[in-house]
Amino acid sequence: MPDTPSETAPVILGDEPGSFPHGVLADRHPAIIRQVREAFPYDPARHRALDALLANCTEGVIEPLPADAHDRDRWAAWGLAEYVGRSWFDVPWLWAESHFYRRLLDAVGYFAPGAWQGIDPFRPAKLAELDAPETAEELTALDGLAALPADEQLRALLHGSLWGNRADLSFRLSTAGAGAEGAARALVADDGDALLSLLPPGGRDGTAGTLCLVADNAGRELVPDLLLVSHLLGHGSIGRAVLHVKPYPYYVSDATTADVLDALRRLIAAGGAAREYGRTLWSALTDGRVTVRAHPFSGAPLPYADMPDDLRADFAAATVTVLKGDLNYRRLVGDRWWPPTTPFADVTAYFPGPVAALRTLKSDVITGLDADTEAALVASEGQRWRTSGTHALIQVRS
Ligand SMILES: O=P(O)(O)OC[C@H]1O[C@](O)(CO)[C@@H](O)[C@@H]1O
Repeated sequence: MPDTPSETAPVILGDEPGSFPHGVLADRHPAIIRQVREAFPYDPARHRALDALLANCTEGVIEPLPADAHDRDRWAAWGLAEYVGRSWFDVPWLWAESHFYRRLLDAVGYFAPGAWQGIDPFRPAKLAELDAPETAEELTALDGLAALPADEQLRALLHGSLWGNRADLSFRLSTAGAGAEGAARALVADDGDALLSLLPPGGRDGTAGTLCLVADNAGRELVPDLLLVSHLLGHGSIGRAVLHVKPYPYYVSDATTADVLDALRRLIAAGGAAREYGRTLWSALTDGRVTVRAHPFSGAPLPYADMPDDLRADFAAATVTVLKGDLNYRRLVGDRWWPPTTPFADVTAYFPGPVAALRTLKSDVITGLDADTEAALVASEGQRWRTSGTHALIQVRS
């Protein structure tokens, strides 16, 4: 990516005690291992593998993958050789986090042939979210939405999808009580109108285009994402949608194809308006207007600037690509210590087509703020606004 500002801002590492990234590696990853131990009655071999991972990721160094690992070549291409022998805290934080989930799935037998192959260690928590009373309330509220004009419905669904990003199960492991700060919620950047202008009812110039939605979390984030896609399809704002999900469980709650199906079933089971949204999606999946794609690069430890050509072509063909959530934002703009006023358009100039980010702020990375907004945030909260999950943004580069 020559001549872009990305080469000037330092990459975020997890090596500074007391910093947010350090806390994720030192505290959150052990907490995730504890959660996974309790998810299923794993046998002693799997518990021993989790013990080994815990020791390795907190005190050890990154190790090579076994010679017969199914994804050895892929991780080689993603830079493993460069990091082998180094502490998890001394390599790019994005890389270390992503690699942690790869090792965690290995420890519970997700990849190896056998009884535990393909069992998502995070599924119990994801299903509990779908079954939560809050989800039922949100789905019931859809019945009232139908009385509003279509543009107000759309705006409500857009904001539902945006704030649904707070429902991140890994985030909750270390921010108990953050809900009390709900009153402080605010958009630090709001290009919502620009985004909706790309998706007018009936399409642009009479042609309904394609939305690429790069999903983030399952459960209470994915449900509003699906509602948004269903609304846009139902009103002719888009003719097609491509839903990008993760090829395997990742970052605790990230959506996989199985999670899409669970969420869709939940919509249909809810009855009322939710069922109609669900049915619209079901038929669009059946006739090919909606496709689900689990590209290997969706689980890569790299920024989107390094995306492969086939994924680039997918995004290039879209009317707009909407990336959901904090992790996708980090990958979109690059996981770097940007000056917050760095223009979003500059750091996404490489992206092949119009692109939007819908994100609640849960890590230090930020771009595209105006100077007054940054100053006001710092004056009232220090730097906590970056990671607290109480602020959000909609940014667009068309
Ligand atoms: O679910 P989201 O919005 O992508 O957020 C996940 C975030 O949580 C973390 O795993 C830890 O904060 C971040 O690395 C990541 O950006």
